[in-house]
This record gives sequence, C-alpha cells and structure tokens, in this order.
Amino acid sequence: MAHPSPPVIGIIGGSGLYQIDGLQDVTWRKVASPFGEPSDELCFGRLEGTPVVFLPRHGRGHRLSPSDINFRANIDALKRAGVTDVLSVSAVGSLREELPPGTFVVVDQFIDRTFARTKSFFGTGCVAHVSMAKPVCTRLGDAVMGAMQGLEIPAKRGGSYLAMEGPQFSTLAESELYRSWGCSVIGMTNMPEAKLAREAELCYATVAMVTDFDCWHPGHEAVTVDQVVSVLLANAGKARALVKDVVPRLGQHTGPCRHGCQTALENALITAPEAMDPTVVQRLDAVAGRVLKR
Ligand SMILES: CSC[C@H]1O[C@H](OP(=O)(O)O)[C@H](O)[C@@H]1O
Ligand SMILES: Nc1ncnc2[nH]cnc12
Repeated sequence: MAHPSPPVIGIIGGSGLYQIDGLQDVTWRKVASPFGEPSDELCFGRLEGTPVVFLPRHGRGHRLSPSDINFRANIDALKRAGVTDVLSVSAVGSLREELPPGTFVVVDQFIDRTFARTKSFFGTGCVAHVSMAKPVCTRLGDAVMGAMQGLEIPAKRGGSYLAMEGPQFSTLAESELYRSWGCSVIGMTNMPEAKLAREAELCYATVAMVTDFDCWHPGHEAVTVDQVVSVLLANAGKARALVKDVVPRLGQHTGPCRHGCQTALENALITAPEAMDPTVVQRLDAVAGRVLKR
C-alpha cells in the first residue's frame, strides 16, 4: 500500500542554508527520536499553504561535523513529523571542468566512501535490504529542475556525488581517483542520509551547490573553508529562492509517488516474524510501521 498522506516537504539545509525565506506560521519544535538526538529542533511552517519542515543538517550555528551528525535521528524525526518528500540542499566540490562554482547539480547517483557512520535503521532483530539502484526521486528532481529554469540558476541534471568521510578535504590522489571513476561532485553528508531516507520510504533528492574545484584543478588553489564560505554566501540566496519556488510545486502532487520511493520496504524485510526482536521493532514504528504492523 502506497503512502496516502498529502505532501509535507522536508528540507535538510546544509552548509550555508540555515533558514528558509518567506515561511509562514513558523514554530521550532523538538522531535524526539528513539535513534537519539537530531541535529536540531525542527522548524515547522508553510509556504503558500504547503507544509514544510526544515532541519539544519549541522545544527544552527553549524555545530556538528559530518561524522557527528546523527543521520538516523534526523530522518526518523522528519518521518515522525509527517514529512513525505525530502530535499537535501548541500555544498559540494566539483570534480568536472564543466561544473564551475555556482552550478547547482541535481545528482542522480551516489558513491558511498564514508566509513564511520551508522548506515541503517535495520539490523539484528529486524533485517531489511532496500534497493538503492535509483537513489533519488525523479519527481522531486523534475520539480527542482523546473524551478531552477524559472530562476535562471545555472543547473545540471544528473551526475554522481562522491560521499567522503571528512572532515579533512581530499588528497590530490583521492580527488583524481574519484574523477577517474566519473564522479561529478564531492561532499561529506549525503550518505548515509539518502540510504536512510530510502529505508524510511521517503522521496529524496539532492541539490548539490558547487562551491569549489576541490584540489585537482591546475588553475585553482586547493579548496579552503574561506573559499567555500564566500561562494556559499552567493549560493545561499539562490538556494533560498529555489526552496521558496519548489515547495509549492511539490505541494500540488496528489497520490503516491509513482517511482516507488514510498513502497521501498514492500519486499525488503527478511527476518521471520518469530525471529523479530520486539525492542528493535518498537523503535522502527515511524520508519517501518507501515510494513511491520500489518
Ligand atoms: C563547509 S565545507 C564542507 C562541508 O560542506 C558540506 O556540507 P553540506 O553537505 O551539509 O552542505 C560538506 O558535505 C561538508 O560537510
Ligand atoms: N571539495 C569539497 N570536498 C568535500 N566536501 C565539500 N563541500 C564543499 N566543497 C567540498
């Protein structure tokens, strides 16, 4: 059975996006999660009538380093808040000449090179394997591309996002390796976020805002935080305009997502009912209640 609820748009704001413009009926509220502490309180509001829930990924004031973000608590809290669609807005380095700083890339693939993060809601006592073949929602990507066209934001559809552990930036050898793999952009946060969104049956898409050429480009200095921040300040205005435009577009959607994001768990659970651990099952109430309660 597909998700019957009307759209509630979750925005996970990365570096440089710590608030949303034009939000009405704003309240910040703590949402408790059995998976621990989300990055911050959630900001609830409306844009042209469409419900929005905003979460600053690194917390207000950018307190959290990528490895310290509790990605499970973030996604679980968004699901508990009723979110159906998650738009991740993230700063990235470019691994391609044709994607200069200022370009917004709607990526369609990820390579996960992170290694110090908890990557699944499931595990001993309740095992599930969801498909990550198509990790982003085409419907969300279409809406974002439509909004960017109107706003004249330099945009590219498609490309692979390399998720690295960080917090240090890459060595030149690593940057060249990722380029040789055909990756388009590099960042530190979209994994395991995208995997967890899929497990929670949320539609997910990323807008990757290019801030730098990492360290591989002979014509550019190796990336520094100063450089990222100065491009981010320019990009953040565009990102806020994009969010303001895209949320009402997504709010018009009716019915279940036809790309299957909201039924990802349909054939994913493998643990026999009698082998399930009730404590583990209990904390999956928001993420997997749809398939565990029937
Ligand atoms: C400030 S540069 C590195 C930092 O920026 C990106 O964060 P986010 O994806 O949340 O925008 C990158 O992944 C690093 O965490
Ligand atoms: N070059 C880079 N590497 C990893 N994360 C980034 N975020 C912004 N620029 C980045």
